[in-house]
Amino acid sequence: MGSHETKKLSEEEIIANIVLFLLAGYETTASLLSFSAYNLALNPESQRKLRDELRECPQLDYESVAKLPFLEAVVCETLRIHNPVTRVDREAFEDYVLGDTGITLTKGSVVAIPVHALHHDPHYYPDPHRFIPERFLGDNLNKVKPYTYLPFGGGPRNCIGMRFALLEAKLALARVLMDYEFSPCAKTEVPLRFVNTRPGLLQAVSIWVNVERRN
Ligand code: HEM
Repeated sequence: MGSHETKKLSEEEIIANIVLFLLAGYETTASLLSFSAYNLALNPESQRKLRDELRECPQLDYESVAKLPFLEAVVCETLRIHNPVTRVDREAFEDYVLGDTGITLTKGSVVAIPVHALHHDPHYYPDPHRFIPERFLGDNLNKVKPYTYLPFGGGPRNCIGMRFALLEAKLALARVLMDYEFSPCAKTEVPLRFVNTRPGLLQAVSIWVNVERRN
């Protein structure tokens, strides 16, 4: 398309985008917040550390939440263990030879990238089922190998809402944690069970935690 040409979205495309924004934009962030509450309830030391960091912060707003390293680490580690989107797909537009592997992807073949499996591979993440936010703190960040951490996918078609989702989730979590404490209750499932009727999305059968107001 030349730089002066314009393309209008058809009504169908507009509706498709609205549906995508509601599904992709709402449910994924809601899952992230539920899984964060669950992980913090089961890991009181991380919850205490995070609350200490938040207390040091004079004001919780757009500028400041982006600069809190432990909040970032808690969100990243939640997105590693409980990544709301478990798999991303790509389709070959043309025949493509994969380096010197001898494998040719023929035009039209679909490649599924198993994000959840990568995030739980002990080779990349030792003790992969343990919630350890410190994996995403300071120098440890350099140990995260490119393309082994893909909660928002990768490349030019990665998640368009990533920055917004991270900001929204961090602000919500920070505000709630200042006034409330998460802890396990009798109904808290360890480990969680997941429904298998929604391929590509991680949905727990149920997430229960105790939420108590702090003085
Ligand atoms: C924690 C929250 C979120 C997670 C974990 C998430 C995850 C993802 C993933 C894994 C993809 C596929 C990327 C790929 O194939 O490489 C994606 C695509 C997309 N996401 Fe998100 N997302 C989140 C929030 C949002 C929000 C808030 C919006 C909109 C406001 C959004 C809109 C989209 C759209 C439109 C796409 C398709 C992009 C394209 O095909 O070019 N997402 N998301």
